[in-house]
Amino acid sequence: MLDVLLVAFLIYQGYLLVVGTRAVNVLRGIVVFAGVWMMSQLLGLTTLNYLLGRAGTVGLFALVVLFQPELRAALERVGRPRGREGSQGGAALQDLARAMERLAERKTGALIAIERRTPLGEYAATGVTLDAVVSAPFLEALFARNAPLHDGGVILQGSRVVAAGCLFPLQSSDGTYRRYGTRHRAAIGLSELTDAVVLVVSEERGSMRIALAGRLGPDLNGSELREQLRALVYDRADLTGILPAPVAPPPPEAGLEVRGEADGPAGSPPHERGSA
Ligand SMILES: Nc1ncnc2c1ncn2[C@@H]1O[C@H](COP(=O)(O)OP(=O)(O)OP(=O)(O)O)[C@@H](O)[C@H]1O
Repeated sequence: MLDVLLVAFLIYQGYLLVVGTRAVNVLRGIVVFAGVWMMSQLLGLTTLNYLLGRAGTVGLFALVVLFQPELRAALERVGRPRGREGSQGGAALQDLARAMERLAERKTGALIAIERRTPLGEYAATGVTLDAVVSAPFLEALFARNAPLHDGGVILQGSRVVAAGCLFPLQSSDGTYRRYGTRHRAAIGLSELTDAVVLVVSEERGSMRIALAGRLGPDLNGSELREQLRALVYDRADLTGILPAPVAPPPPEAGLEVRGEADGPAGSPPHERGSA
């Protein structure tokens, strides 16, 4: 009984580690691969079985190399003391929300990604490495107009700012979010490829929004932002119930109309209208 319970617990913990990360797709691939391998064994397809067996052995090593950052982060998480993280995280949340509110009041654009399970090291490497405690004045200073690092995104790991001026992957222009500017598309793009919670302050509208799992949420006020941050980042809740489903892509003519209307001077970048 103890053996079965321990194995079930380990499998569940393993599932929690990978759910919402890019490893989930790889896991699905492995399940399909294992299924085909077992079928080939059952049906006596010896050559296919031999080839898949060999590929599986090599694949195991390839997986360790491919997911080295995720494995390291998972082991670090297992060994991290819990109580300290909780109290520091709460203070960081308050400072982060306060900074977002002030940036939104002043209509200063901002883009902040909060790391969850998927390591954001490869995106942090595109900017300037920092190691600073999250504080409202520091975040405001980072995004202040003319500040050296105001362009690009900031990355937070727990209660620390680890990089600024980072380049995030842009959401592919597949229609749904085509009418948004690049700051919002970078937020959606990063949240599509990782499980990060990405916060955006719009320079044009002074609005605060959260992007998660490839979806952009509605405008938030300060208390809504705090509530969602607490649930998503510190309680590690899943987002599905919080963000609305993406809106249907606007027809091409409407999209052009919206851009022309919203953008003011010709040639300026497209901006969003209303909420997703
Ligand atoms: N790939 C990217 N990664 C990180 N930051 C980016 C990226 N692309 C653009 N940005 C940031 O977004 C800024 C441009 O925002 P833009 O006006 O195009 O977007 P927007 O979504 O309309 O936002 P806003 O409502 O604030 O104007 C850039 O100056 C830069 O700081």
